[in-house]
Amino acid sequence: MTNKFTTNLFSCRCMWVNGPIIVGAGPSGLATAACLTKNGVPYVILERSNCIASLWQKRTYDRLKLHLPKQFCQLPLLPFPEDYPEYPTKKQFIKYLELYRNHFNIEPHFNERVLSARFDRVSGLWRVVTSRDRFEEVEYISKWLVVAAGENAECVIPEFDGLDDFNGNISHVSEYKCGERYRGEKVLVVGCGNSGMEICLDLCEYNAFPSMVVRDSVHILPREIFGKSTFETGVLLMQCLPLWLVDKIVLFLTWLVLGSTENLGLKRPSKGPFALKKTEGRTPVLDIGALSKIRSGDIKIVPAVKRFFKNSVELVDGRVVPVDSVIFATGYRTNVLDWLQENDLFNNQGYTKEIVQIGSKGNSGLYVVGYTKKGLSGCSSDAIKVAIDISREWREAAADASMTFSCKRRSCSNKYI
Ligand SMILES: Cc1cc2nc3c(=O)[nH]c(=O)nc-3n(C[C@H](O)[C@H](O)[C@H](O)COP(=O)(O)OP(=O)(O)OC[C@H]3O[C@@H](n4cnc5c(N)ncnc54)[C@H](O)[C@@H]3O)c2cc1C
Ligand SMILES: NC(=O)C1=CN([C@@H]2O[C@H](COP(=O)(O)OP(=O)(O)OC[C@H]3O[C@@H](n4cnc5c(N)ncnc54)[C@H](OP(=O)(O)O)[C@@H]3O)[C@@H](O)[C@H]2O)C=CC1
Ligand SMILES: O=C(O)C(=O)Cc1c[nH]c2ccccc12
Repeated sequence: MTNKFTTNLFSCRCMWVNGPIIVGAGPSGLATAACLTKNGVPYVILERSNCIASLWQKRTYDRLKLHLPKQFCQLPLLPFPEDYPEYPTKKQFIKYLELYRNHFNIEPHFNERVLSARFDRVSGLWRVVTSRDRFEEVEYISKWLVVAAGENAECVIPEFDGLDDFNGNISHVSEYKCGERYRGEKVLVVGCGNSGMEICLDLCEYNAFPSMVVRDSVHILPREIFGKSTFETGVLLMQCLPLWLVDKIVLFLTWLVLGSTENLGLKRPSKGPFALKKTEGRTPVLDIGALSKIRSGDIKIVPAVKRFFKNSVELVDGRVVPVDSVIFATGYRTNVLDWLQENDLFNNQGYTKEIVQIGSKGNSGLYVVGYTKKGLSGCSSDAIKVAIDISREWREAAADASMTFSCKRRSCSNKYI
């Protein structure tokens, strides 16, 4: 898909890309590539891993399923296969992404981690440096840069007093596959988002003893209310009602289905679940069984951690509880601020300034896809908009270039006639 020339200058290879450079071959990068292909625009995708959708293939647990109905998770231009269930498994989702990649003939440059990207004002071009297979540096040059490296690019493990002295196993949830190795262990799971909740449930199924840290508050909703997806119900209500009312209705329906959860140590935030998602990007937990294990006492809820000891942890309520292993389900962060120099799109946490913004177009041909905290549907809608905009600019640039070329030829021939 590339129109490129490769030179060997000062041992750094340099490549001109006749179209945008896309960073990341996850759902956002793949969707952008597909939409560009539909418009006849070439591109290069740079991916640090050796496969597409590395988050899904390498950094998620075995039992994971999409937690929104499939129509909210498919990428543009190619729907899920018809026989897929309402909530595809991780395996099915990955298979779909492979189909998608083959269908649109997407060939990412694997094992190329972007180290830096800077806009060169003199030439008006983006200069993107990667390390290829960790040995060789390559510089890509283009008029357009699409950042699609993901909101979940790096794991977050907060600092805690005494953690270095803790003798048991410490890991991040992105390394968790299943509870087999934790059989019979007392496991402290720090964090109560969708990941923390679901691995606690998994740990119970492997006869481990999980305690989950809820440091503040959490919205837990049933995945479905009376047979209909809670997310879908919220989205439908939002089309005709204000957000605060949607939240009230969803919380009332949740109470009918789940009953009160406050008495279990799961205090609800003062903002409603959809308002919180919209304003702060915090995703409510969609329950698929952890709540009943919390009720039965198989999953214990504990307050924030004060400090770790060799084989135990002290909680803020003063209790010291024995712990064999700790799993941090404390979320992820973007990595754009580590490599993207000078930009007017990301704030200092690495998110776009307005998280409601879709298909953000910055200055200097800079675009971002998948940073609006709207899950896969956000990735798709961003990709469509970004591809339309780039395609228009690319055609204009192509027309300019052919004009310049024909003018030069004319002036040339004038000279020699
Ligand atoms: C466990 C889990 C479950 C989820 N489930 C759902 C769900 O059911 N529904 C939903 O809507 N959303 C879900 N999400 C949200 C998730 O963000 C999206 O599913 C989706 O993966 C986002 O796609 P992306 O392409 O933007 O980012 P990613 O999938 O993270 O892809 C980004 C790619 O960029 C690459 N990359 C990063 N940095 C660099 C670099 N410097 N150089 C080169 N390449 C780089 C990464 O290796 C990666 O392959 C889930 C997230 C997690 C963590
Ligand atoms: N398809 C599916 O079923 C799944 C989807 N996902 C999605 O993946 C994304 C990431 O989810 P997840 O991995 O759960 O991460 P989240 O960022 O959603 O949750 C992180 C959790 O860690 C807590 N936390 C952070 N720092 C600390 C600390 N110092 N002490 C105690 N607790 C702390 C947070 O608490 P606080 O809220 O107080 O900050 C929060 O409960 C989300 O968008 C989620 O919806 C994840 C798993 C499954
Ligand atoms: O799972 C994610 O990361 C999502 O962002 C999906 C999502 C977007 N909006 C929501 C509102 C309620 C529950 C999940 C989501």
